[in-house]
Amino acid sequence: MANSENDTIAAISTPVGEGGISIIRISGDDAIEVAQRIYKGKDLSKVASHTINYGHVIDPDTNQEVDEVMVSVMRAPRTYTREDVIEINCHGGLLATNKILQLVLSFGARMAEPGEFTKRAFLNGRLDLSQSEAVMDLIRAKTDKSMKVALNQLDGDLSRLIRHLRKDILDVLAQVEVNIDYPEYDAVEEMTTKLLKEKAEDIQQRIQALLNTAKQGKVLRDGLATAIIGRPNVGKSSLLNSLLHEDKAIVTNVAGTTRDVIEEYVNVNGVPLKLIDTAGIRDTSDQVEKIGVERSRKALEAADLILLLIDSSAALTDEDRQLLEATKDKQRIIILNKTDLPLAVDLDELKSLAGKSTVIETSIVNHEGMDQLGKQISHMFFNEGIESSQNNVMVTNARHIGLLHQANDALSDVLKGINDGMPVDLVQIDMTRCWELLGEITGDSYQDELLDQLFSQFCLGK
Ligand SMILES: Nc1nc2c(c(=O)[nH]1)N(C=O)[C@@H](CNc1ccc(C(=O)N[C@@H](CCC(=O)O)C(=O)O)cc1)CN2
Ligand SMILES: Nc1nc2c(ncn2[C@@H]2O[C@H](COP(=O)(O)OP(=O)(O)OP(=O)(O)O)[C@@H](O)[C@H]2O)c(=O)[nH]1
Ligand SMILES: [Mg+2]
Repeated sequence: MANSENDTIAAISTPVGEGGISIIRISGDDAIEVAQRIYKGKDLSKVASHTINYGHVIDPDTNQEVDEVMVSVMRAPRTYTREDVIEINCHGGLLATNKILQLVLSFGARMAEPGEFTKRAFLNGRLDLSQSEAVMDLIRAKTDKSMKVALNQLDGDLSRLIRHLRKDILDVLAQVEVNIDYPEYDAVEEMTTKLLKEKAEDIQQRIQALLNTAKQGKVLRDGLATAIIGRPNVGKSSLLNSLLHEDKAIVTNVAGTTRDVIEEYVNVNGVPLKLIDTAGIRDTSDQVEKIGVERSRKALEAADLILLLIDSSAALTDEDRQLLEATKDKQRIIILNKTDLPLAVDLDELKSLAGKSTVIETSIVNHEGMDQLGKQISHMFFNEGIESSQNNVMVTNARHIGLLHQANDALSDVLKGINDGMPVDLVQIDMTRCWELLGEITGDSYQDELLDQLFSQFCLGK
């Protein structure tokens, strides 16, 4: 039988593995009854809502104790799903957790699909679609900032903004409707067009402001793709480790140590970086190293920011010169490393090849110059890069960005229609389309396939 939205569902909501406590979550009309059948303790159907209750899970078939537990009872509608919710907190071993889930499933619940608890929160009207998407963003957040953005979205900040836009569109459509229906005044056609034009421009501006946050939002979500490059042995992996404050990459004095691309997330002075340590770039005949070097070139091309290392204790080589040339049009910081050693590099040549790029001197082994590097990164990001956003609302989700672009296009069509002197009722169609597209962000209108696709990307038990 196909899964139904009325089934009582269950899943393990904590990560699979050994832990202090695991939670088995149950939601639906039969949640309390199902729990009661495998539970010895107070009568769960009689305890007050939003209480946690001590007892034991027993296997009714054998009457054997399975685990000592705490059971939360939360009655609809003030729950995560707006349905009755039970949470069994058991000892966090794999065996007990799975055994309890099996019992729950054999006594009337079915296994939840990924994201199905949150899907119900959406279908039952507790969250809108962009808030539901924020739940998963929150779980996947890799930096403090992206977490804050997701939390704001979960609190409904983006939804409010979108709803505001939609209300304004509806108001203008209503106004236009009235004007069309009661063309008592001569100037009504002209007035209507003027009103439409003003409003369309205003709304388009607000949508574009939102779209402007998307770029920064993407960085906050995915981290600024930052490639650490330089010829072999300049200290790339040492820099990665130093920024991470841990020894992640292998560092040796053998040139060609790093063979593949290593990716790590780190927050440097408030800027979330996706650091990419690469194999030192040089012409090589070693097959394995060759593949690594090829990947490094790709990482270089895709990077938002380049940290280019130069060895201050050696003369510039042709490889250095090539890398300086290859990155000259990119956002980059040149790091002159190994300043603890006697200087051998020609500073004048380096300066001329560096052009406008900032050169920072470091001795990574002695932790010197790292503060300056951090400051330069945040300066480039916050002051030179991307403007900060309004209202703490930031669009980070590809689906939302796509819809905003389409809404923006619809408004361009409105404005073009007005300029071309099209009849008002045709212009209205584009305005209505804009309203509908915005509604897809909050899920005021949606198709079932979209829901399936969105929620299937969620964790099990969420
Ligand atoms: N044990 C446990 N911890 C958890 C969750 C959970 O479901 N269970 N959460 C789940 O992801 C998160 C918390 N989020 C939640 C959001 C809303 C409601 C909820 O019951 N909302 C009701 C009542 C609010 C109220 O009492 O004021 C509502 O909005 O109607 C519960 C948890 C994180 N921690
Ligand atoms: N004296 C000195 N040595 C350094 C400094 N930074 C790194 N090194 C040393 O340089 C050597 C190479 O460092 P790595 O970090 O492995 O260099 P890499 O660029 O990742 O090298 P490949 O992966 O081979 O391309 C190691 O012996 C480091 O300890 C520095 O500031 N001063
Ligand atoms: Mg290395």
